[in-house]
Amino acid sequence: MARAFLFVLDSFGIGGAADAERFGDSGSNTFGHIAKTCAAGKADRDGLRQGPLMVPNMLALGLGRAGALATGFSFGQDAPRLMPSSFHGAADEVSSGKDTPSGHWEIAAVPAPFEWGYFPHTEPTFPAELTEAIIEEGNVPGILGNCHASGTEIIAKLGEEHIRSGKPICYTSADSVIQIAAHESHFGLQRLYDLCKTVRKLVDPLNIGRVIARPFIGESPADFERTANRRDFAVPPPEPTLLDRLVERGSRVIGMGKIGDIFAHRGVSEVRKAAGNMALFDKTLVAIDDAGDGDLVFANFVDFDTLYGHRRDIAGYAAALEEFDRRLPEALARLKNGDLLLLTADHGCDPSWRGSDHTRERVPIIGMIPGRSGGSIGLRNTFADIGETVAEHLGLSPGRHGASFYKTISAHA
Ligand SMILES: O=P(O)(O)O[C@H]1O[C@H](CO)[C@@H](O)[C@H]1O
Ligand SMILES: [Mn+2]
Ligand SMILES: [Mn+2]
Repeated sequence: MARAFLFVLDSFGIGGAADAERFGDSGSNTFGHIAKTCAAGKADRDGLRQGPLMVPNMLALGLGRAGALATGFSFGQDAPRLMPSSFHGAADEVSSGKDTPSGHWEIAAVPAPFEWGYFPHTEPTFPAELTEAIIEEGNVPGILGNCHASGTEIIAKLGEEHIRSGKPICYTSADSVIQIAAHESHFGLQRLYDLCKTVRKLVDPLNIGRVIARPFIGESPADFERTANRRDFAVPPPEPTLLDRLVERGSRVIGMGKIGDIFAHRGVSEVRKAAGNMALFDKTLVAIDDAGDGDLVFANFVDFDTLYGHRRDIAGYAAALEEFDRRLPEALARLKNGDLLLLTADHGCDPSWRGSDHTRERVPIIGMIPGRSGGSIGLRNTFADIGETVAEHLGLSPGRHGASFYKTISAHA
């Protein structure tokens, strides 16, 4: 038995989902479109980044080949040689939604095939009874928003009115979600969390996946800023996940960033958070050193999605990938022989796409087990194969969903 490290680059899809058409996302490709835009010199930003996408370490783990498997896309630069022991492939999602909990639960070997509740593209979007209940049980003078929106845009538009009136800003997206934005000091952070807990109960019967607290600071649209105190109130996964199975047998699961929230704190022994991808990377390195035999460190790097994917910021997304890639050798250097490191994503969020929602895409599966054979794992038809592979690696018996590719990549080199 060794240790496992699972890194989710939130929203880093690689296109090609077999069912993308059902979501209106046919042709979306987060990795492919960022790489193409960079190669064309159209993702240059002074002081941030220039030129072709530079992600040599992920390419050496097989990211380019994963992209080719998913869509036939060719990265178009001289790919560095694959690292010994590296493995690569891509996976389709079987869960019905293209949201964060569905993606992560499926990665943890529990797909969510059922239909979530969604709010309609009407204004108001929330049913009148729900709005009335939020006002009454949440003890607020009314709500603002009540529509589909981008979180940063709606705060710019309604933030001042929110401060004046004390009415929280409630909005939704293509995800099964109700988000509540409120000012950290004028409204109060704890009061926002309490309101979200109340709303969590109110939307349970509507089968809504998450209620998300979106605190912000600042006094005017020019300086409103969302803080790292975001909190997700998710419903628990429908079956025991890989995380539950590990904790049950006595292993430790260290959840980095949003992982605890995404699993409704089930199967997570310890939560470690930080503001920003790089600060989280620092803490993830410490967690790698802390992990013992049979333990899992599960990290979610959310900035790709929140700061760049939803904001449709191609240069920003590219710079975030480059910054992440530069740190990757630090994680690789901490692996002991026989440890498993795997990088993947939970859905796409193509920054070149219309709107501001996620995109249905295949996800990359790249990584390494030092000292073992590695190789191609091909195209998998569910993210659950990832969870089952980690399960086999950590000595658990097979679960109900997905198939392990552990034997393919773990022959002694
Ligand atoms: O526009 P913001 O508030 O970032 O919202 C995004 O974040 C939510 C949760 O990931 C998604 O539902 C998406 O709409
Ligand atoms: Mn996500
Ligand atoms: Mn998102």
